[in-house]
Amino acid sequence: MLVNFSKMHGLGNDFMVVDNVTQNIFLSRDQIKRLADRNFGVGFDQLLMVEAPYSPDLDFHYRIFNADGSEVEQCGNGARCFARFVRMKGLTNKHKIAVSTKGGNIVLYIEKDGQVTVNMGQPMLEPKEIPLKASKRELTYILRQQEQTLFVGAASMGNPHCVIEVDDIDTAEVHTLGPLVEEHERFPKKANVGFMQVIDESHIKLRVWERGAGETLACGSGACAAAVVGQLQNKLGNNVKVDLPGGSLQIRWQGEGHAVKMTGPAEHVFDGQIAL
Ligand SMILES: N[C@@H](CCC[C@H](N)C(=O)O)C(=O)O
Repeated sequence: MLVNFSKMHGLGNDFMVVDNVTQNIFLSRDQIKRLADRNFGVGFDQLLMVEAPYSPDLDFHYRIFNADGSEVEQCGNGARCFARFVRMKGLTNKHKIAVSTKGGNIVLYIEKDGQVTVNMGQPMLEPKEIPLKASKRELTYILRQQEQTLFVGAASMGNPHCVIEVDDIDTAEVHTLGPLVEEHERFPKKANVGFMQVIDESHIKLRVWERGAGETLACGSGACAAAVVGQLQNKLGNNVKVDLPGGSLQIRWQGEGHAVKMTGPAEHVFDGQIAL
């Protein structure tokens, strides 16, 4: 089987993108893991599969797989790359693209300068929705992790996020605490773990240990979740610049009852074909 694909990235969070509208590709979990391998495969944080829409009010459906082969609900940087991809491949010439994912529907807007704005929908904040084991919704949850007590925020952007505020992003325990919190028993579907340093009410620094992928250079849904948690905790306003290791995103949220909007770049790296 030959698979045509594009390699793309959003701020260094990289993707193998497969057009499954004109191809008919099925990849097993093991095949995805092998393709994701940076030494033996194509190398990527996530695989995106572009599919035909499930209903007439949508333009496409897209499926997201982490580097470990698990299928997930949402991917913010992936959504921006998805928008660039479907236009680049001539699958649509629309500037406003409506897409369903496993985590819900989102709308993508191609801006005049080529950046992409994603309407990520409303964040989900109830423990059951995240999902997080807790008796009621809180601004800060207490997580016990071995000897440590962590004070964390949590939100779902379609996918589960835990947000930990730190004093200094450069010394944050991303690689030690990240995997432990990702697998914490209070997150039954695991979690993406964001480490957030608040610079001022319109500016944060963020590093994300992603569920199923490890630390990535950027996480779009993680940036949205951090902005939401920071705003709910009264540390941030409604328009926040998020600096990630791979670059910056702008996140806007008018508060509960409103959708989160994310704006940032999406880049094409190369096209390829691989035999499986
Ligand atoms: N990189 C993504 C998030 C990808 C999915 C995530 N690892 C999960 O398991 O939920 C983004 O830009 O949002």
